[in-house]
Amino acid sequence: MKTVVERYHGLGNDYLVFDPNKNDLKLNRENAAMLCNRNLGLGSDGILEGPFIGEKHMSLKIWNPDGSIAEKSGNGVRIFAKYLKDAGYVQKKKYHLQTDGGMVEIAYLNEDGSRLRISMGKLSFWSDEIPVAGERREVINEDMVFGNMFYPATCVSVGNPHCVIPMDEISEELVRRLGSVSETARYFPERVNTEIMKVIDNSNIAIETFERGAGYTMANGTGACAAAGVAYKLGLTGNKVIVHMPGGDLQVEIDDDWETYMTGDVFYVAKISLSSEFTEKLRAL
Ligand SMILES: N[C@@H](CCC[C@H](N)C(=O)O)C(=O)O
Repeated sequence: MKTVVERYHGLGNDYLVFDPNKNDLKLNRENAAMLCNRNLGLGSDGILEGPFIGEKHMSLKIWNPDGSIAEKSGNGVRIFAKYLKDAGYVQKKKYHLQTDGGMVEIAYLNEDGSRLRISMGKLSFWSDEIPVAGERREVINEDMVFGNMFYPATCVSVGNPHCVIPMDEISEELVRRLGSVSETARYFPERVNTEIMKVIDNSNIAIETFERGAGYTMANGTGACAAAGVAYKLGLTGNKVIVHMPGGDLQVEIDDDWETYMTGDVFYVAKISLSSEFTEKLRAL
């Protein structure tokens, strides 16, 4: 059986959708990493595997390009919801989807499902929930050492772990340098996604992101929610912001219970049929 995947992106954060109901290949750490490899495979910021059909809800599994599993992805769930509509799995305009990092609620805002509002779940700043090493506390504005420099870090779980650092100026180069050290720093037993954040005004922030298991990406949905939550928690913005990223913008809103809503677009790129040679190579891993 040939393997077929579909490529989408959300603001330049690109994912392959691998539907286990249509493919007999079993994904594992090694073949997921090879599929995502930009030289040896198709290249991707991750794989969205699903839908797995449960009694009440459908679910998905999210693979990072290094072959690790991510609990949640903001661009990933928007893309996956567009796939579910494109492939005829859903007719409803609103429904819940299970991720390893908790339930999200999908709402399509247009006919073709390319603009979506997602209830991403509640943000948590508690160290044991993120996780961050040490005694139980909210990890707010702590001095953390990455390399040989101190940074004021606020950490938050959006279902997956984030470390957000406000800065006067941000750049791709800066986040690449910092993120490659912070990802595996001793504070973070499960590694971490890093966002450097510039506050523009009360309702606009900009971020650059270095993803756990993926490296530099053009946009990060959970990272946008994390940064918006941190900006609000620190009193730097209101509870509704536009998050500007190199790949485009997301609107993020946080309610009184820290429930977080993300609105943005996704784009369908291609249906790709893998050669039988490549499928066999993946099967052998
Ligand atoms: N691209 C993502 C985040 C994907 C998961 C992340 N790499 C992790 O390991 O937590 C997004 O849009 O949220």
